Formats: sequence, structure tokens, C-alpha cells
Amino acid sequence: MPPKDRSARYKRILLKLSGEALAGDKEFGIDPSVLDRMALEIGQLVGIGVQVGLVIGGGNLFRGKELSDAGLDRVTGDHMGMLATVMNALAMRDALERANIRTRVMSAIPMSGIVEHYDRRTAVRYLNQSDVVIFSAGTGNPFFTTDSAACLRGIEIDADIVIKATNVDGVYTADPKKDKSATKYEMLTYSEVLEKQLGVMDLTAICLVRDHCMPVRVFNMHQAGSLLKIMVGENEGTLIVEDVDNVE
Ligand SMILES: Nc1ncnc2c1ncn2[C@@H]1O[C@H](COP(=O)(O)OP(=O)(O)OP(=O)(O)O)[C@@H](O)[C@H]1O
Ligand SMILES: O=c1ccn([C@@H]2O[C@H](COP(=O)(O)O)[C@@H](O)[C@H]2O)c(=O)[nH]1
Repeated sequence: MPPKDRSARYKRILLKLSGEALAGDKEFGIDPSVLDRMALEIGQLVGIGVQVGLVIGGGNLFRGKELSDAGLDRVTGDHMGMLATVMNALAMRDALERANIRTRVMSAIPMSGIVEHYDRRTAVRYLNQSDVVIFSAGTGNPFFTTDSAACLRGIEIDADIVIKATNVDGVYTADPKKDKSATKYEMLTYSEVLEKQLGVMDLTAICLVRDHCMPVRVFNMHQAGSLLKIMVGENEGTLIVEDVDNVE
């Protein structure tokens, strides 16, 4: 048998990391060991020449909807959620830099003295010089999620794929945490996700990727080594595309 081709299949990716998963075994906060492991895995991608844009959720700290359910004003809650993503971005930059990976943090909300304000052309310049770029503060607007922010930035930076690293190992026929009989899809279309209202990613995000034909892969970020496998073309998790019969 010929040796497996281990070269990178993608030149530039947008990786969305679950905020919730950053808490590790806890309900709230950041587990440094999760950060360190993710830094190592991201470093492997940079090592094989992949340009990495990163969006990190805020679910380990604050989500606007949950704060609003608890009595806060929704927009204030969303602002707190976006600030939570900046905190996660700072923590991830710290872990990446400890692993000697050059990293930039940009924010959709100006935060002079802490992080750079988001600018697409500057971000692309950083990516071209192999710096990891963390896009924080979501889209900068309330009523959105970091899934939408990830898809938006992925399209803006002309990534080859958006990869959602989360705490389930793909897209299922129903939420696998609630329905133990749910089965996993290997591949499905944007339309199927929308029609069946599969909740792994919010529907605004799915509409955005559909309109721009941006492929999305969903996989479990707790499975060590999966990210690298995806980069060399292995089938981890679930792929969401326009046409399942026409995948390169
Ligand atoms: N059909 C489905 N297939 C897979 N997961 C689903 C489905 N429907 C709902 N889910 C849920 O979606 C969750 C992942 O999406 P969610 O947006 O909540 O997390 P995240 O984006 O990883 O976290 P964060 O908001 O902290 O960044 C899983 O924990 C899973 O329980
Ligand atoms: O564009 C955005 C992105 C996020 N938010 C708020 O932040 C939290 C955390 O993001 P998650 O995607 O849920 O991890 C989100 O719940 C929103 O409250 C936002 O307002 N706008």
C-alpha cells in the first residue's frame, strides 16, 4: 500500500472553538489544561502550513439569553457574552504563545490597550505570515452568536472551510445529549440542517454559509488528534455542504 498523504488539504481555515468546552469538567470558567491541549493541536496545524483563524465561544462564562432569562436586559447580556469571548481569546493567546505560536487577537468592539480592533485586510496579512488570528467579541452586535461570527469571519478571510470544534462528535438526527437514539450524519446539506432544524449550529450561521457555499465540519474537540486528521483529509465528525454528491 502506498504511504498515506499527510500534507495539508486546506490552506486557510476558520476554527470555531466551543466556549463551553473550555471549562473542561467544570460548569464555569477556563480549564488551563484544555487550553494547553488545544494550543498543541493548533500548533500542529501551523506546523504543516495551515493558516488558522480562530473564533472562541463564550458559553463557559456568559450567554446573553441565559442572563436575560435570569432577569438582565438582553442587550446587556449579549454585551457581557461578547466580552466573555474576549477573555477566552486572551487566555487562548496566552496558551498559544507559551507554545511558541505567534498569535494576534482582534476584537469586533474597539478595546484600545487590550486588543486590536478587527480589520479584515490586517487579519489576512497576519494569516499570510502564519500568525494565528483570534477574532473576538463575536460580530460586535447583540442577538448573534459566535457560530454566526465564525461563519462571517470565515467567509471574509476566504477560508477553505469552517470547522466547529464542540462537545459532541458531529451532527445528529436530534440533540444526542437529550435523545440517546439519535444517529450521526457523516455528511448532509445546508438545506437538510435548516429543514430538520438540527440545533448543532444556529440557523443564521447556516444561512450565511449556505449563501456563500462555505463547507462546515463539526467534530468533537475532546478527541485528541482529530483536528490534524481533518487537515489531512480524514472523515472526522460531520461535513455540511451544498451537494453531498459533489464533494472534492
Ligand atoms: N442535531 C444535533 N446534533 C448535534 N448536536 C446538537 C444537535 N442539536 C442540538 N445539539 C447540541 O448542540 C451543542 C453544540 O452547540 P452549542 O452552540 O451549544 O455549543 P458550542 O457552540 O460548542 O458552545 P459555545 O456556545 O460555548 O461556544 C451540543 O452540546 C449538542 O448538545
Ligand atoms: O456576535 C455575537 C456573538 C456573541 N454574542 C453574545 O456572546 C455570547 C457568547 O457566545 P456563544 O456563541 O453563545 O458562545 C452569546 O450567547 C451572545 O450573548 C453576541 O451578542 N453577538
